[in-house]
Amino acid sequence: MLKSTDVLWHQATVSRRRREELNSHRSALIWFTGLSGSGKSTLAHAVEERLHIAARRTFVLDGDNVRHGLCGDLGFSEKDRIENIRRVGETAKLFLEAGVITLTAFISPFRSDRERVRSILPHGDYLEIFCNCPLEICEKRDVKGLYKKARLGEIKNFTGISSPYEKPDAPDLLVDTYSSSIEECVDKVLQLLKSRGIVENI
Ligand SMILES: Nc1ncnc2c1ncn2[C@@H]1O[C@H](COP(=O)(O)OS(=O)(=O)O)[C@@H](OP(=O)(O)O)[C@H]1O
Ligand SMILES: Nc1ncnc2c1ncn2[C@@H]1O[C@H](COP(=O)(O)OP(=O)(O)O)[C@@H](O)[C@H]1O
Repeated sequence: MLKSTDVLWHQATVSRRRREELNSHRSALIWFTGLSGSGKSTLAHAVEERLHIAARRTFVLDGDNVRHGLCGDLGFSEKDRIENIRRVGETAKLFLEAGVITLTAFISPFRSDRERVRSILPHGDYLEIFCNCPLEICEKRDVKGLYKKARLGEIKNFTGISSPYEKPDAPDLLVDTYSSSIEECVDKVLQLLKSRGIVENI
């Protein structure tokens, strides 16, 4: 096996700072977390839409999609979820180096994994959005019919039912996706991005 001491970092001459200058905005990671059906994908893509039409460089990393490729070898055991979030965090870090405002939509049920992602990025680059929605409502929505299968025991380790979800203690933003409209939640996220100096005039 290759020892990490055998691998040396190659410093890019086109730095993150230069890419951000070219884009006329800084990059950041907008990390949506919450139960299945809580609205992570809906909000990540709706926020991206607003940023894109305002000429910001963006990309959404979505659990459903990433699990088809990069993390296609992983399941839903605790060990696999930890590895899933580790890979996504490292991928998001590369996107930030590329100058992109990156939005992620992963259940990311474990606090320690989310904190690890925060810790590998420069201070202030990780913004955690908690999609707060009671299990009963997520289950009623059952967007993909997975809750029904989980209740029937056809899916093991299902978050909220047979696998834990640790709520964020101090998210950068909490959106009540069960009582607020999608538009209201999007506006709150954009407000946060403005207040943190990530975007202006939007
Ligand atoms: N056992 C189990 N538990 C939870 N979710 C399950 C499971 N099996 C499949 N799915 C589908 O996979 C999506 C969650 O993948 P994530 O990569 O976001 O999960 S995690 O962050 O690693 O916990 C999740 O997508 P979302 O509904 O968008 O959250 C589900 O569609
Ligand atoms: N305020 C809201 N924010 C996000 N989604 C909402 C909201 N209100 C209702 N919804 C609905 O809830 C569902 C959320 O599904 P989805 O975005 O796939 O969740 P997740 O990615 O967390 O699994 C969608 O059908 C969406 O239209």
